[in-house]
Formats: sequence, structure tokens, C-alpha cells
Amino acid sequence: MSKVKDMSLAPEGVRKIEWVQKHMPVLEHIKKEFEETKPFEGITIGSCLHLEPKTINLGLTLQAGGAEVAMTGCNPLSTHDDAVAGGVELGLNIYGWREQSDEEYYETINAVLDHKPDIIIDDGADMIMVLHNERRDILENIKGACEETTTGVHRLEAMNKDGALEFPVVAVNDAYTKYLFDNRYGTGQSSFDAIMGTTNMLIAGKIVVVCGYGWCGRGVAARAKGLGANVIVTEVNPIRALEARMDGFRVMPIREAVKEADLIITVTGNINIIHGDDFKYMKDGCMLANSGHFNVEINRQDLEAQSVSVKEVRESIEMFTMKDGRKIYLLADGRLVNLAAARGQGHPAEIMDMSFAVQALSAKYILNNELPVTVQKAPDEIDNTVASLKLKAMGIEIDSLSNRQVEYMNDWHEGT
Ligand SMILES: NC(=O)c1ccc[n+]([C@@H]2O[C@H](COP(=O)([O-])OP(=O)(O)OC[C@H]3O[C@@H](n4cnc5c(N)ncnc54)[C@H](O)[C@@H]3O)[C@@H](O)[C@H]2O)c1
Ligand SMILES: N[C@@H](CCSC[C@H]1O[C@@H](n2cnc3c(=O)[nH]cnc32)[C@H](O)[C@@H]1O)C(=O)O
Repeated sequence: MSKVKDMSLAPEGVRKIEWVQKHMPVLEHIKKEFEETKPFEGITIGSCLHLEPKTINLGLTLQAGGAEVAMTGCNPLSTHDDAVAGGVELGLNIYGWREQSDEEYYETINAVLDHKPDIIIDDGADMIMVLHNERRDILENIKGACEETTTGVHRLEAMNKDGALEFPVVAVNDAYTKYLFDNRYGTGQSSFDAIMGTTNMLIAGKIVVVCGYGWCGRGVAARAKGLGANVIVTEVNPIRALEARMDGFRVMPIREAVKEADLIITVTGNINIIHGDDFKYMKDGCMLANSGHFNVEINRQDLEAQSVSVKEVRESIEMFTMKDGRKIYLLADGRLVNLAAARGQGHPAEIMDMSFAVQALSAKYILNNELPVTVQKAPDEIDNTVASLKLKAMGIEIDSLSNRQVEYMNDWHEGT
């Protein structure tokens, strides 16, 4: 069963899926192993992830392992209609299309849950919330879930703290082979890929404000600097603010930063990063993009309330004309620009190769182990396997410890 926009797009979708497969060697290795060992025979896996070619390749990997796979999107704007048609052609159950209403978004989450999944793979925790709140009828089916992103993990940890979580969750985001590469290099590159593709604007010479200096913020700031921007970082965490300063960036409060900004990119996972009077101090022509979470980092309602008109001036660019005549541009409705902009392609295939390898191995880990009902990091063994396979695929060899080195590292007697 499936519900997608247009099955005539399938050939183009399949072409794009085949292209990413050539650049996801770790996942391809796991797919081959799954084909032989069939770890998911008789198991249904339901996912709520950005629906584009790399994610379809994860679905195909799980399917190769014997699973029935049902997929939907985790953002109303990020689905690629050709890729999902291709995925259906290749045997996946997919419910999703680009530009869903809120109602359709939850309708398709429920359509996946109607397959009565044993394992959930979520991004942002919306499917897990629906399960706990409205679909308790199938809760007892669930052996566990994997969560892809930082804010999803935060939501689930808060839920666990309140005693509300009812099945084990593996925090895939917290694997080193996820956040060190996906959040940092993935978000750094794909945010600018989408911003530049959407606006056709130059970054060199611009003042770029990056809100949040976590894993994503570090990547976005580094890429902005590399493209020739003058970068300002805003933070609430004193250690990260210090780190940003020592990495060579200016650091200041958001109210000061907005006055200088040509482009502001939010990557905090938090609400109201730009809101209220912040818009009053912006320069004419300031562009706003979010690469963090949902559409809450930039407060669109506040921006609308201070403007006299809103017009789509180019695909995925809205121009807000303020009461004093200044123009402020909002990209991709304030949703994560690297995926929600019409030109957003998400992270490069080589990056999602690692994130989705961790997902595939974590799903197997849930199935093979009786895990406690809590939020736990993916085991180090998975991290080490994924890193080793990636190095091998890149043709990189590393050293290993000698017996004498192991002995020395474990000994406290030897001094100067
Ligand atoms: N666009 C993508 O493809 C993509 C990829 C990975 C993660 N994410 C999302 O991006 C967000 C950030 O993820 P991360 O891994 O970098 O998280 P993180 O926790 O490492 O970093 C977030 C940073 O934001 C800071 N922050 C919080 N409130 C702030 C405020 N009011 N002003 C300034 N800074 C503030 C925090 O102190 C922290 O340093 C999350 O929502 C995550 O889910 C998006
Ligand atoms: N569902 C929420 C949560 C943020 S998504 C952030 C996650 O997207 C993931 N991501 C980034 N690029 C891609 C991609 O191309 N395909 C699938 N997932 C991606 C990435 O791993 C990151 O943790 C929302 O839409 O706002």
C-alpha cells in the first residue's frame, strides 16, 4: 500500500536512488550482509524520515534484510516526489508527498502506523508522540525505536524523565559517526547548498549570523567563513560562546547581531531565536533561514505582525515588506532550509551513508536485545563498525596499538 503524488515520476526517482547508492558504500555493505542473514524476517519497520533518495536507500536496506517497510516524511516540505515514486516501484510502502497540510502530515504518519510496525525509525519524534498519545492501540507491538536528530532525542529524554516513555529508544543522533559528521559537515554544506541555490546570492563579503554553536552551528559557521563571509555567532552557553570566539568568530547577543546581519541562520533546536523586536533592528534586505528544527526558531507570526505585505518573490523565498518599507526575506517558510527549500537536497550521500548505517544497525540491535525502557546511545560497537567500514571504503588505513602500547596505557607504575 502507498499514497504518493505521481507514479509517472518513478523512472527519474529510481535513477536518483541508483546514483546515491554508488556513494553510500557502508550502507551497501550492510545491505549485502542483510540479504544473506535476513535479520528482519517477519518484522515490520515504520519510519518517519525526510523522504528523498538516500532515505529510500535505507528503506531498501531494511527490505533486503527481510522487513516489510512502511515510510512517511518527517517534514511537510522535504519529500521528493520522484524519489518516493521510485521507492514504491522498488517495493516499499510509502505515504508522502511534498507540501502536505498539517492534517495530511499526521494522516500519513497514521497510515504507517496502520502497518503495525515492530520497530520505529523517527526523525524529530513526531511518530513516537502520535504512538504514545493517539495510537496506544499498537503500543504493545513496538519493540523499540531509533531517533535520528538532536531535538528528537531531547524530546524523548524529557518524556522519559516524566515517566511517559513506553518503549526503548536508541539515540542514533548521539553516535559519533552521526553527529560529528552529519550535524557538522552535513548541515554545514547542505545549508549553504540550499541557500545559494535558492537565492543565487554571493556569500563572500556578507555578514552571516549563526545562532547556536553546537554541532550544526560549528559546521555552518566554518562553511560561511570558508565562503568568505564575516561570521558572527550567538550563543547562550558560555563554553560554546568561548569556543566560537577562539575559533575566530565574533560573538555577541542576538539583538546586536541582527543589526549587522545580511543573512541569519538559526541552528539551535530552540524556540523564538529571532522574534519580537529583533525584526525592527534588521537591515533592509536581511535574509533569514533556519537549519535547526521545525519552524519555530524564527517566529513567523511576529514577522507577519510587523509587515504590511508578504509575497513569494522566488521559489522558497517570501518577501516581507515592513511598515517602514524595509524588506526582509524568509527562506523555506522558516523550516529547515537544507531540506524544505524546493532546491534542498539534504546532506550529501557520503554523510547519510554513515547516519543511515547507524540506523540500520541500531534497528537490528533493538531486535536482538532486550533493552530497558529508556533513551540510550547507540552502542560503541556500532560506531566503531561504521567508522571502520567508512575508512575502508575511502581507502584509508590506520595504525593499531602494539602489545607494548596497550600494556603502557593500562599501567600506572611507569613515570619520568
Ligand atoms: N538541518 C539539518 O539537516 C540538521 C541536521 C542535524 C541536526 N539538526 C537540528 O539542528 C538543531 C541543532 O542541533 P545540534 O546537534 O547542533 O545541537 P546542539 O545541542 O549541539 O547545539 C545547539 C546549540 O544551540 C544553543 N542555543 C540554544 N538556545 C539558544 C539561543 N536562544 N540562542 C543561541 N544559541 C542557543 C545551545 O547552547 C547549543 O550550543 C537541532 O534541532 C537538530 O535536531 C538539523
Ligand atoms: N523532523 C524535524 C527534525 C529536524 S531534521 C534533522 C535531521 O535531518 C537529517 N537529514 C539531513 N539531511 C538529510 C537527507 O538528505 N536525508 C534524510 N535525512 C536527512 C539529519 O540526519 C538530521 O538529524 C524537522 O523537519 O524539522
